[in-house]
Amino acid sequence: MEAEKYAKELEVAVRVVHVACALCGRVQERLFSVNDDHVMSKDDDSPVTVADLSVQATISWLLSETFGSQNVSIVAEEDTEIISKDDSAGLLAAVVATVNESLASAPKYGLQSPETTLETAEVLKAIRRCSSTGGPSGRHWVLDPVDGTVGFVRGDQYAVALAMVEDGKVVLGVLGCPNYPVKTESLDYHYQNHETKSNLASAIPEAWGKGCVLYASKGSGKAWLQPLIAGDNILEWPNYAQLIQVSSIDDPALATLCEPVEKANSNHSFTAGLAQSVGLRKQPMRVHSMVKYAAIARGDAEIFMKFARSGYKEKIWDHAAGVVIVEEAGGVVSDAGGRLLDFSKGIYLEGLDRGIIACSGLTLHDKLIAAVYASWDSSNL
Ligand SMILES: Nc1ncnc2c1ncn2[C@@H]1O[C@H](COP(=O)(O)OS(=O)(=O)O)[C@@H](OP(=O)(O)O)[C@H]1O
Ligand SMILES: [Mg+2]
Repeated sequence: MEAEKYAKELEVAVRVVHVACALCGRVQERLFSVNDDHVMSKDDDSPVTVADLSVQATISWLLSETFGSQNVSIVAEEDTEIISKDDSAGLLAAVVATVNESLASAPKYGLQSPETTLETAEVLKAIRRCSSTGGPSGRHWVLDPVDGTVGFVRGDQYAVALAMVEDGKVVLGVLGCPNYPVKTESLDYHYQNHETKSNLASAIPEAWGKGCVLYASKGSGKAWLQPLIAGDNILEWPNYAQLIQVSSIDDPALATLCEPVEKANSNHSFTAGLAQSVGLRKQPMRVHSMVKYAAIARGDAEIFMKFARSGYKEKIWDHAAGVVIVEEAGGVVSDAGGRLLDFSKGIYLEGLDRGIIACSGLTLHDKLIAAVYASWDSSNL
């Protein structure tokens, strides 16, 4: 079976995403832990840069070590430009330290650590190795080390997204969501009571962290959720994995729309118009990052829409992992013309028709696609 063909790759991908989530959690904690008032300014992008580059280096090193660097092609968001400048020695040192700290913890997640700490040159090499541009043939890992950078610096939702594309099709996807609680009731609590979210910890069993990892293999018809592990716990496969499914709600009046937080990333008034025309009644849930795909896959929302300004080209790493997880959990994802997203054309989702619509089922999806056709000409997108 197709899904079993990738069992080893999927398990390794899930384990490396756990390592990456722990890394991001540590960096984010440092950002928010100093005397409660944030010593680092939220406009200072260095913590997110450290997390981004360190995750990319760590995942690149672990995948290459496990599968052999000659077999590993990685398409990822970051390059080394920002740490190659004369004044960025401090940033580079922080990345090297963070990568070594994370790789030292790899055995806890069932992965190999390096025999000796990595030198700066090896860390840079691991980051630069991720410069593949994908394409229609061969096997390519697709990585967004920190998706939802705005959410990350706000101490809010962000994701680590890793997928594998083979011959232009996404064959597996893993989404690490470090701030997305395992329990749905906790999620509601989280969204409604932002400032008190630290109380969440008490609601979750001790062995479980406050976040989760979702994953799926194409064609398996199954999508899974594991809790992040906390403290000194060790990741023992399958680590409490539970099956997840999309919501069964198909009545627009009961459905929840999930969309980007930032107006700059998606046209909120256009999606509000679509929502109204199909009969949605609830307030949209605005969430940073691919956690939106996770929310659909887990059944916490029924619809995800993103309509970027015209001229913006969506990147494959912002969608690959989320799409396969939603599809295997029972959902539907397409562009606004109803066509499947094309991951075979390099780093962009070439040919994407206007926007992205992901739904828990066909009933809602068909209604939204029809609504796009009905309202597009009068929109000014
Ligand atoms: N102008 C514009 N239009 C549309 N999309 C853009 C745009 N600029 C960036 N991006 C990409 O959107 C990713 C963040 O999307 P989100 O849905 O997480 O946005 S939001 O923070 O909730 O508003 C974001 O991913 P990250 O860079 O990983 O955060 C970008 O890849
Ligand atoms: Mg992204």
